[in-house]
Amino acid sequence: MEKILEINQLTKNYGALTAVDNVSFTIEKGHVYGILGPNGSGKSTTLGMVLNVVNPSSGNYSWFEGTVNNHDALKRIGAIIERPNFYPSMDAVQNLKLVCKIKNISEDKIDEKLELVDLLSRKRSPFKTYSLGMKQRLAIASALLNDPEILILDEPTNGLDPQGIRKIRDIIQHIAKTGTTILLASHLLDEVEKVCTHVIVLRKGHMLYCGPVEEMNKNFGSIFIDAKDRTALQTFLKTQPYAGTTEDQGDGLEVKLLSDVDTTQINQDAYHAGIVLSKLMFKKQSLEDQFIELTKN
Ligand SMILES: Nc1ncnc2c1ncn2[C@@H]1O[C@H](COP(=O)(O)OP(=O)(O)OP(=O)(O)O)[C@@H](O)[C@H]1O
Repeated sequence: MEKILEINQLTKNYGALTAVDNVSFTIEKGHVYGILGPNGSGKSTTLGMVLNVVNPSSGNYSWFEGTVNNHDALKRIGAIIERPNFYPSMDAVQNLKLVCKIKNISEDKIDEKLELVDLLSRKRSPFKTYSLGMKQRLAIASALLNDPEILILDEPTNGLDPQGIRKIRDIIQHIAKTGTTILLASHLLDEVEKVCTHVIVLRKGHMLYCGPVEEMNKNFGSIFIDAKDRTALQTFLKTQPYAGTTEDQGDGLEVKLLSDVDTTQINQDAYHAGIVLSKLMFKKQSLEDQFIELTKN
């Protein structure tokens, strides 16, 4: 798999504070990566370092397998790490033409990118008349003008209402489908879970996890189970090798699983033990549960 970015033991100290501590990870082509962590965990600092706006204290990174220097690499990257900032009285097209001029790229893609972010019908409206969501979408269009190989976004849905969030999410997913690699920083678990294939979890500058979202915690999930005779069910569960801790939820028992299970088999085994189940449901652990478990220690 082609490597877009490789980070090795990257560290940033601000005086006595270590904002990013010995972080290493690799971004491979075609995936959507989320850097997930609470406020102040080092997400923006990490992005700042790889985008050449923050000097690392130690460690290094290389873009595109080291085939280009960091300066040339930036031409193949689209990044939005600040609040969208355009000329207020100029419209979308005028603003994007200016971006093309500054970046020395063709103006041919302006309409295509405005359509992608659903701003084509408002392309002649002055920037100052845009909602926050529209401003953010214009920033995405601007970052895509040179068809970058990777799009980097820092908290892309900050301050947006649910509809605005959904729209940005749909656009990110659409861009990812075209093969563009995406790296986004977010403190929103939900956002990362819905959009990203891979996650890098940071806390206080330390990397706690890096890998596919669904493998974040080697956890087998749980089952929600109930029977008319709950005492008999509890006795039965104690004999089952897959059953871990059991919690009474009032309307049933939540059983943490210690291995993969086949719910049909559980149903059959219970039946053979004389227990008729009234509820049986497999529950995958949410990213939030996994995140809390991971950051507990
Ligand atoms: N220029 C700076 N000078 C001093 N400390 C800084 C500077 N920039 C960031 N920090 C500190 O580094 C730590 C990491 O900040 P950073 O902005 O990277 O975190 P973050 O995860 O992006 O948080 P947020 O979601 O709030 O932006 C914080 O404690 C922050 O106060």
